[in-house]
Amino acid sequence: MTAQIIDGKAFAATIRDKVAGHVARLKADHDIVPGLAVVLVGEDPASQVYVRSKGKQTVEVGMQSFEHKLDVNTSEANLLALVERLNGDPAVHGILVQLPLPKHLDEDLVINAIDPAKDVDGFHISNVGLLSTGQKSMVPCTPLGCLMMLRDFHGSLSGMDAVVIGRSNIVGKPMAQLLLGDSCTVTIAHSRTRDIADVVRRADIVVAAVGRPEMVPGDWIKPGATVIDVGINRIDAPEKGEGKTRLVGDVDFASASRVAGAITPVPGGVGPMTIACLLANTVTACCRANGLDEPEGLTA
Ligand SMILES: Nc1nc2c(c(=O)[nH]1)N[C@@H](CN(C=O)c1ccc(C(=O)N[C@@H](CCC(=O)O)C(=O)O)cc1)CN2
Repeated sequence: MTAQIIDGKAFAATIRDKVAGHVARLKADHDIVPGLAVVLVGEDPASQVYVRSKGKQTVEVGMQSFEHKLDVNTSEANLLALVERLNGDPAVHGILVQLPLPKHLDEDLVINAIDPAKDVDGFHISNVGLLSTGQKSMVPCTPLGCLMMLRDFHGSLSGMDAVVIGRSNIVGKPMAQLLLGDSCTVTIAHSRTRDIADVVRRADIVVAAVGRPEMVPGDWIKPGATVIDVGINRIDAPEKGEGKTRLVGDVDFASASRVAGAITPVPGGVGPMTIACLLANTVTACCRANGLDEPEGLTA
């Protein structure tokens, strides 16, 4: 069997088109322009790329982008003061603090200082609680993107066996909540899970989010299963030349794609959906803030 490739890059483009349509209607009907503020502390090269891409895509769909770049040594008080200012700014409907933060800053403290209604990352403890109790919340972008791809591919997910590999707060746990919300039978596997290969082999849906390059081999995958690979790992690629690198996922794509029914590639799978869902969350936050109907198909 050769798996069907789920093209996240193409799907993300359709999400951005929908977002752009909603943004245009908000402007035409209500004279409202959604605004997204992105805060970057320090100069981590990958974070700089992601933040630049977020700003560019925000403007491309017609929204306002506010970029705040702080020195790597910025104090917690300084960062919290900025968040407070953005909380009170009516032009800002979404706030995102790019992670990871430098070690001297307390990520939980900073995230929980964001107004939950503007928390377009869905990381604030209030949104975590709302999601886990099945209430309306802001939903973390990467798991939301995975859910959208799964719904698009399968239609209903009801009754399917899903295994999420990884228990992080930003992907594994919210992913499990979303799959549960769509009536999957959900298992979270992690580094201490016994007989993990057998656990994964039971799954109709596998979401791999561990951050370990090519950890999941094809013989862990049930024939015909759908595999969503969240991992983005840069590894050495001597075959491309001295000092060269390449991106791989948490799944061994070559062997898994011979067994799975469908699989997301890395790059070009989940990654592009993360930023598309950030734009979708910003429109959602803007509509909620203004008491307007939420865009359909852009939320969980
Ligand atoms: N506050 C947040 N911080 C971080 C998040 C997040 O959702 N909120 N997620 C990641 C980084 N991230 C967005 O911020 C992100 C990662 C990857 C991609 C992406 O499109 N990847 C491409 C490959 C890019 C490359 O060549 O390096 C792909 O997979 O095709 C987008 C966004 C951590 N921090």
